[in-house]
Amino acid sequence: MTVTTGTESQRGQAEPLFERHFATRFTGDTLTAMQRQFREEHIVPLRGFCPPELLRPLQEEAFGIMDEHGVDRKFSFDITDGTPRQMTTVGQPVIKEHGPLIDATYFSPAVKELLGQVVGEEVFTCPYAGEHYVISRLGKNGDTHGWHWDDYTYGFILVLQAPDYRDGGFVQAVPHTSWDKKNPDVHGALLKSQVRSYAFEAGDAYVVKTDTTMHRVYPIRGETTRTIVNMTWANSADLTKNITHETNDVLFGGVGE
Ligand SMILES: O=C(O)CCC(=O)C(=O)O
Ligand SMILES: [Fe+2]
Repeated sequence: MTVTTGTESQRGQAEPLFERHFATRFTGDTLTAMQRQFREEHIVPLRGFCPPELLRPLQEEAFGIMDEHGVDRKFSFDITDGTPRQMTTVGQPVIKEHGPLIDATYFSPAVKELLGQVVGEEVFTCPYAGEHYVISRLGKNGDTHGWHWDDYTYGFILVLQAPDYRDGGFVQAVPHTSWDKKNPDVHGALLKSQVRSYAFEAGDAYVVKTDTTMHRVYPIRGETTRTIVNMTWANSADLTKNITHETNDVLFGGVGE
């Protein structure tokens, strides 16, 4: 099947493609193994997440938005113990306006169902719209999304472009660590727990328990580019908490003006 261009038809075509793809790819022993890995490591790759027919259209949409609207960022955040963020980003309001396929992915019942199965509890779209989805690109030598935690329980990251691991850009995660926003301790977390590394290809995704898993993207080197869409998911406990989102607001612009 080819995916025709045009906002509404693309949006409508995504859901049956997700349903059919997940029904063949993420069932039985594969799903059981993913559930076990998530329980043990608090992060799990969803290899080949993207239905093949949707990969190109999603890449074109995200790269187009990034080329037009991306903002270069370079910070080190005190709230995450001074770790570096050097990347180009696009926030939620721009994607809401220009990214129907990304929006359709976030609001897909099939994706919600799959994520709930993988993590073992129902997941909910984020109550704060600014964290529904953001696009990040590492495109310059040394670009990195340094060690941090996130505000809500789950992150779902769709990888649309990834370097060979030899050029960096792979993900590292340290489970069973916590973020004290008043006294963040990245080195303490590294000493306390175990770092695991995960390399991805375009079309893969991963789920990570972002509130208690410190994670980062290893710096890229040379001429290469890595582009992802990060989508935030809440669990039922998050919905009752008063969660703040300082780093999202600075890195991605929050919900805009
Ligand atoms: O780029 C990635 O794989 C992770 C992104 C991330 O951790 C974030 O945006 O909070
Ligand atoms: Fe994160």
